[in-house]
Amino acid sequence: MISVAEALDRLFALAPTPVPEEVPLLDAAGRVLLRPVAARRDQPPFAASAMDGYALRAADVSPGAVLCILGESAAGRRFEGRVGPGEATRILTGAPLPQGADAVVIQEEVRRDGDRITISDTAIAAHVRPAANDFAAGSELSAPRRLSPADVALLAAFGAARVTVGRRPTVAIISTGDELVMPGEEPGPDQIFAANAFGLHALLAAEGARPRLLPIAGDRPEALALAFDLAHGADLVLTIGGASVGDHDLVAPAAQAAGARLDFHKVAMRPGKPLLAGRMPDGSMLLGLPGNPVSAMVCGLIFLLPVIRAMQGLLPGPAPRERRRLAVALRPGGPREHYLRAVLDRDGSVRPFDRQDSSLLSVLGQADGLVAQPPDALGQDAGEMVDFVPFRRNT
Ligand SMILES: Nc1nc2c(c(=O)[nH]1)N[C@H]1C(S)=C(S)[C@@H](COP(=O)(O)OP(=O)(O)OC[C@H]3O[C@@H](n4cnc5c(N)ncnc54)[C@H](O)[C@@H]3O)O[C@H]1N2
Ligand code: MOO
Repeated sequence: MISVAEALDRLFALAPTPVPEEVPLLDAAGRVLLRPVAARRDQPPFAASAMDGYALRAADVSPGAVLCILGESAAGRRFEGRVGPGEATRILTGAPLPQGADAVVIQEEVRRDGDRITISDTAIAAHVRPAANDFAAGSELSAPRRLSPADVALLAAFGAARVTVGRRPTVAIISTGDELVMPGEEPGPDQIFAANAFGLHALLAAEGARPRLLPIAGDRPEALALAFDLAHGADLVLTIGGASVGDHDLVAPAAQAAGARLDFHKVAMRPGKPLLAGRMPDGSMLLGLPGNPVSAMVCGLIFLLPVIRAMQGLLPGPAPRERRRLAVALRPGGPREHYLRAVLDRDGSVRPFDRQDSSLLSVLGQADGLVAQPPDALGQDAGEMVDFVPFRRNT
């Protein structure tokens, strides 16, 4: 069995390369910028006032000094003249500093009578933002990066109307198993609801992919063959269940019968051992997740999301980890890397749940993340450090 790290490397090798797509800036938030964008001009393009007040020469600012107002510099409409000794202009926030002026006194620090101002005892000459104070022409927003709202604001300030981002990968999700019905349908006595597809759909959508649920495939080769046909055209074909060694676990043989080349089957991890991956004959990637609900979601976090990020153009890398203190002792691990569902205590230490069965969605729902225990780990005492993979983290 291959390790988690090797499985991830193989998945990155299988993942289709990002496809560039140009989008209007309004559609860019949350997308992965593929090419750096450069600012078209300095910001601000001129020395600007940071306050409402009076533009003048700093040398003229002294208690009781009287200055003559020449006119007004407003944002978007500068004062065209020159400010000389003993002179000032009205100036508003964001307006260009007139020629000759090198400072601003805020209006609260002057007394105005007609076209004269008298400087107060406490006035300070300052409040000027130099040209290019924020960024200079040619400054770049680097790529690749997932664009935050702040990035979008910066790109707008650069003057970029359209940007090149990674296309959102399409994912066809196939749930397998005679026991499954969709939520909203009436289950038979031996049936359950197909929960995993919904959890994975949510994970995928939140990561920028475009997931689509295909009809549930029953445990018959023809049903899976039809599902693989329906998945045609997706960037990634994601199956759930049927990945293990049971008599009805048909995904690997059915995929091969459909022309897929399997790259690996089984990973030394718990939960998630039956994971399989390969390539479909149309070039799309195949990822087969185990059916146990927590196994499917853990594989979603540890494998699927890093792959989806790479498909959009982010640098390949594992799910981000933190080092955290254990709130309780941890038993020795087994030969497989173990991902234990855990909550964060108030003090930031992690507390794995007692119940770690991979069917327990109710436990997963309470968890803040996964303690990652390496293969053959020794037991650890409370207070010792462990790796922790947090949920709901923006990367
Ligand atoms: N003899 C062995 N048995 C099992 C092994 C093994 O190594 N030897 N591995 C176990 C492990 S680990 C896992 S994980 C499961 C996964 O097996 P499959 O991927 O074949 O999954 P299924 O058998 O189809 O289903 C397992 C379980 O999950 C439920 N399920 C399946 N799909 C969904 C869904 N979309 N939503 C909700 N629940 C789902 C299914 O009803 C089963 O209860 O195999 C172990 N067995
Ligand atoms: O690996 Mo299974 O995924 O332990 O439940």
